[in-house]
Amino acid sequence: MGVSGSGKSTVGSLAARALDCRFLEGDSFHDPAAIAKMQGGVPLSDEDRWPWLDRIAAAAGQAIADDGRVVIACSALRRAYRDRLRSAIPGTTRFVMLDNSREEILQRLTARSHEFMPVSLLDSQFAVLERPAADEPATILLSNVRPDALCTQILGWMGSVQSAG
Ligand SMILES: Nc1ncnc2c1ncn2[C@@H]1O[C@H](COP(=O)(O)OP(=O)(O)O)[C@@H](O)[C@H]1O
Ligand SMILES: O=C(O)[C@H](O)[C@@H](O)[C@H](O)[C@H](O)COP(=O)(O)O
Repeated sequence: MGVSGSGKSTVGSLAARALDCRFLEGDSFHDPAAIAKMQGGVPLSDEDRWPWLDRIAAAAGQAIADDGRVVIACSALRRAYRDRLRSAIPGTTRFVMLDNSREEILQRLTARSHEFMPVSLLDSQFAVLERPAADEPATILLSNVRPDALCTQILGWMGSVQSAG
């Protein structure tokens, strides 16, 4: 999870490969109206996001039924969105927030081309972002190191929380 450009797709796909499971790209679950809205420079509302989160959760449930686990890249900016995912996805859902400064992310987004997400929406993403609280099953990683190093940190964190029970 994290704002647009925080590295979710890059790091999530690496983690899925390392965990030998499917990777779900949250971007692929938006409906055409939501895509048009973002393309037009308008941030999504809660009402736009609930059905999107439900579609992601349904796909995750299917992947878990098939393979036992799944990695998802999803902005999941607000706690309510994460709670919705947790209640709809079977088993234990854990969140990794990729954190970085607005300046660094802006630089990365400016260098990246995206099918529908304009760089101009970055500030709205930071405005909505609620960092995971201490009572959420989550960790926050500073994404100022290479993607493979972040992947190693994620696997290490998952191993430590699993063995802690
Ligand atoms: N740890 C990293 N270090 C440097 N660049 C990164 C890192 N993670 C991602 N990037 C780059 O930043 C841009 C945004 O990453 P991306 O994975 O598309 O983010 P998101 O899926 O969160 O929108 C991409 O161009 C990607 O190559
Ligand atoms: O909740 C939202 O506002 C969107 O999901 C948004 O957060 C997401 O960032 C876009 O789909 C672009 O995708 P990237 O996050 O991969 O740039």
